[in-house]
Amino acid sequence: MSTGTILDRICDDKRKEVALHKSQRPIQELLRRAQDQAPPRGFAAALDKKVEEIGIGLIAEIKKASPSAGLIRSTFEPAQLARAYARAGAACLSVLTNKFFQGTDAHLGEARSAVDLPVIRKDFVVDPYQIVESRALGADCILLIVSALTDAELSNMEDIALGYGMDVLIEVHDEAELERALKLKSKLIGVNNRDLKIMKTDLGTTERLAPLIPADRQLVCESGIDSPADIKRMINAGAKRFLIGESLMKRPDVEMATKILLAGAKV
Ligand SMILES: O=P(O)(O)OC[C@@H](O)[C@@H](O)c1c[nH]c2ccccc12
Repeated sequence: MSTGTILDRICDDKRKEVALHKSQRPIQELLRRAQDQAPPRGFAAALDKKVEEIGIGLIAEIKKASPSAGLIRSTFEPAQLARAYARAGAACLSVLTNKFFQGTDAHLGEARSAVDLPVIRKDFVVDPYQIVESRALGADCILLIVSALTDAELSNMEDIALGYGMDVLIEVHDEAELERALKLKSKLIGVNNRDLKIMKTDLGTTERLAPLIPADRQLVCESGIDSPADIKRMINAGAKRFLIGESLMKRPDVEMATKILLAGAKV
């Protein structure tokens, strides 16, 4: 299955990691831990609320590094960053737990317990085991990447997540993937402006796909938003919900950067 793209590499690595985790932490133990968690904080609901209040729902991402950018932030303290994002008016948090992004599972708990915002576990889900694992870590939402999964895998894993009361963000980056996403139940459709196969970013992706998303689904515009002008361009394309990481993480004062971006969106 490996055709050598970065996405393939990360997913292949993930399968090995999941096999290891399964041998170390049997599913029964994880199921118990997932059961012991407080119920999920409503992720989609928090986005809706901010859209109503300030016109824009921001999922602010906590990301130390990425395959495309390398090291983004050297001083990296998830709890502190979570508080900065919350003060600035983010609706939700996204926390990378993947090692290709220098993320760890611990980062999720550190960020989530510092604030009361809902948190999406940002990782590459290739096995239902990871859904239970995400809930056991406290995640309120998970990401399913359409290009990495079959239709059967998508709907099975979506069902498990919904069964836990979590929300699911379904990620697409072209028309064919969107068509597959619309066969699922989840309302949150993430349009990734970054093509994970070639790591190129193009805001034209959202402009192309936004008109194809039915009114009963919610578009989340993901990746490559660097300035208030970019946000305005995406608002003009119909976006109200955003997932933004790198451009906020690379600023020393994350709270200020987030406030500036959100204020710019209103003008
Ligand atoms: O840092 P950016 O360009 O603002 O992008 C954030 C987010 O969209 C990006 O991290 C992302 C979107 N989908 C993903 C899937 C896996 C890992 C990362 C991602």
